[in-house]
Amino acid sequence: MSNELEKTYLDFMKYILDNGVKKEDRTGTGTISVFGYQMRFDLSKGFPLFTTKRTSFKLIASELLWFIKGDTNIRYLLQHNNHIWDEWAFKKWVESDEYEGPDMTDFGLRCLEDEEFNLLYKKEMKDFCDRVLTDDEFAEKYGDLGNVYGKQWRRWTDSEGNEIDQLKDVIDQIKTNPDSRRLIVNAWNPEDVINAGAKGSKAALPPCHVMFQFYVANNKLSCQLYQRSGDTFLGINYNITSYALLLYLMAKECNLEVGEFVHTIGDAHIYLNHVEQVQEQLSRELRDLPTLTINADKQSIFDIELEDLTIEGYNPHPSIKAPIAV
Ligand SMILES: Nc1nc(=O)c2c([nH]1)NC[C@@H]1CN(c3ccc(C(=O)N[C@@H](CCC(=O)O)C(=O)O)cc3)CN21
Ligand SMILES: O=c1ccn([C@H]2C[C@H](O)[C@@H](COP(=O)(O)O)O2)c(=O)[nH]1
Repeated sequence: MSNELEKTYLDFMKYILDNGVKKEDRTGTGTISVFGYQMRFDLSKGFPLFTTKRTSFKLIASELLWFIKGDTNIRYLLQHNNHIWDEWAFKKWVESDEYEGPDMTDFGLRCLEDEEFNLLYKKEMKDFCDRVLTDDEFAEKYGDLGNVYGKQWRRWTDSEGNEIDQLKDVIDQIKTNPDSRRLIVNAWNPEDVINAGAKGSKAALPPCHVMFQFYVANNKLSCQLYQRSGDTFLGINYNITSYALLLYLMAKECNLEVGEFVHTIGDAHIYLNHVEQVQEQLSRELRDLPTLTINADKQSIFDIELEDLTIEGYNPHPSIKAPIAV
């Protein structure tokens, strides 16, 4: 079996290395970047959990189920041993008036440059995660990332204070009005993204996967995502697997076959401290993609748990470590 889907992603990384411009960014890391790129993944050709570096399906699946539940508190992720959102909750904690520990200003960059600080940071972070897991009041205040994906997908608040369940509404529309050209879920709420990430803001980070649209033809369900900003080495591979999983779950719920995932990206970048890792990944040979099985007894996307998802035949190259830009 060929692995065209992963080749599409590797070609994209190579394209950025060959054509990107050097560009500064909010995190102070520096990037090589291109603007506007589109990839198409025909999901009938396999499930895109990539093989040129080991990637944890459990991390991706638990994050997606967290969005689908409408949850915005990292406690659920921590309960599933998922630490990919820790830094953004931790930031809110160490910048708060209640925090009295060592100064954690710019922890993301400092822990890369200063080993002593890194040890201090790791300890503070571990204490933080333990507290989110065990202390309800603390978790409610500091484990919550605010109005991020889960909120906007399931509980968007309108101008009169009513909640809109965009995900449920789009499912109803796909089932009853599949030719609609309005099958959209929008995570970009201008009111919430103003100042996002700053002290007292309504969201820890403005959404990167901003809006997605479904399309039904020939009994197949397709999905296109507009992603405004993409961390090519650490983020975009997760995003591809995550939206492919979403599409599988949506198709099952709506009794349709899976079609294409179309991924459109605005600022697509490789962080300067990921370049060597990207080159290493590009030098590796593609292997066959694994298969995804969903518990046949569960029809509704809202009933799916991690245990209902099985990946088989995943035989990747080893993982490649890289620092996350905060
Ligand atoms: N700079 C940046 N890139 C991102 O991709 C990103 C953000 N920030 N902020 C919000 C979320 C969090 N995401 C993340 C965060 C961490 C990893 C990461 O470090 N992945 C490692 C393994 C992590 C582990 O095993 O715990 C990897 O090798 O894939 C990936 C995506 C995606 N998003
Ligand atoms: O799902 C995600 C979430 C985040 N990212 C990346 C894209 C950027 O590198 C950062 C966000 O920084 P901004 O300055 O807000 O663009 O996170 C991703 O690739 N995928």
